Amino acid sequence: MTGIELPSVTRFRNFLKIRTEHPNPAYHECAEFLVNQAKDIGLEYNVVEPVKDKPVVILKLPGTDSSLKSVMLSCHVDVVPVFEEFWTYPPFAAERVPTGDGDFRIYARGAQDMKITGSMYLEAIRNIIASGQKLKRDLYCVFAPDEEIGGIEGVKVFVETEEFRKINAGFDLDEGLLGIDDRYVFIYAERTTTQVIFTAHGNTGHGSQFIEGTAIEKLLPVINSVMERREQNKQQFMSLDADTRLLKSGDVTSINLTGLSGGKQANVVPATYSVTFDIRVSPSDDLDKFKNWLRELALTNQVEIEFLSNECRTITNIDRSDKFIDTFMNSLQRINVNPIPMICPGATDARHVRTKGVPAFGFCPVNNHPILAHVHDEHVFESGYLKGIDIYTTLIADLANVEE
Ligand SMILES: CSCC[C@H](NC=O)C(=O)O
Ligand SMILES: [Zn+2]
Ligand SMILES: [Zn+2]
Repeated sequence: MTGIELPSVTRFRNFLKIRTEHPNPAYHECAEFLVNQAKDIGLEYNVVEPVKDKPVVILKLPGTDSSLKSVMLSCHVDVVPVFEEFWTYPPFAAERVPTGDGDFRIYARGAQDMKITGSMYLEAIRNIIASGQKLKRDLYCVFAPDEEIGGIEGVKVFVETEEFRKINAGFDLDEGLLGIDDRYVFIYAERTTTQVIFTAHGNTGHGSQFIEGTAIEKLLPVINSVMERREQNKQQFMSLDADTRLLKSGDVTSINLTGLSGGKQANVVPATYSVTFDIRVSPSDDLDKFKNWLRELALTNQVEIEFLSNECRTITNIDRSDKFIDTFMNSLQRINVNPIPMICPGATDARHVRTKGVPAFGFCPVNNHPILAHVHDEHVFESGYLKGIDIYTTLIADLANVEE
């Protein structure tokens, strides 16, 4: 690797410089950037807004037989906010910093999650076009907003549109986790996000008195029960051997207390108090049973319960009788990439696509890398990005050439 910056790296860095962090992501600027990429590469493009000011950018490389189901490559363009004071390099400058051994680190919010993946798709498509090969199936890249806040006004509504239906996707690739050692992983399912708020009402009064039947008194047994359950799940998690803990983290349900609110003044007993939990129910637990346990807990303790969303469970079966899945495995195996199946600990847009019956895998062809999504100093190694482009070049061409 030389110090001279490759155009593919410059384009990646330009994508990273667009400030698509919540709560005010620059979606229109980002859409313009992507449309310009499409023009430069020679792709068809269409920008749709299922929700106003939340553009979904659809890029298309037509195949030789558009009657066949297409291959869809998905990327969310939004990124999570930063705590800039904790960053060594400015989070939206996309600085390219030498490692000292010929490689570079590229620092930016979104470097891993997930602008690297969107950039690798586009660079792989450039390679495919440059090689002169014609793909059989239509190939689409879908750049979507709002994944980091649940995709409600992003992919969740997009999959209900005519534009999505017209894509006629047979297989979807979306974000995956980087490999922390020399292995790679792919995601075929996710834990179900089950965020819940318990709210209690009770007697109020002067903070100097022994007030009975307070909101907090009602809430405490609920908190204790949920935290006890958390402890059990944590034990289950810690009993996994260290080597596979990350790979298996989606197999265990996680619970975190993420909010406590109520109270107006220190000497007034609050009349209302609430607690929020972020719970991710593993496919290895019974989702309905788990939710009923939470409801029961609320009922017993006379507190209100509200689920912040009603997410279902979506799984893509790793079934080699599906031609795309078989090709995914074979294509990667041919280039000595043998990703390990994994349940994603968090939620991705792939879950919305799966609800439409489209098989979806999450895959990021970068390994030997610490996972830095949502953390300070998020970065990627340039060498990893370049190698990932090569892997995608093979994989995407093979997927789009899957025989009928
Ligand atoms: C639950 S909707 C938000 C989706 C988010 N995805 C990535 O971090 C997550 O928290 O998993
Ligand atoms: Zn992401
Ligand atoms: Zn994220």
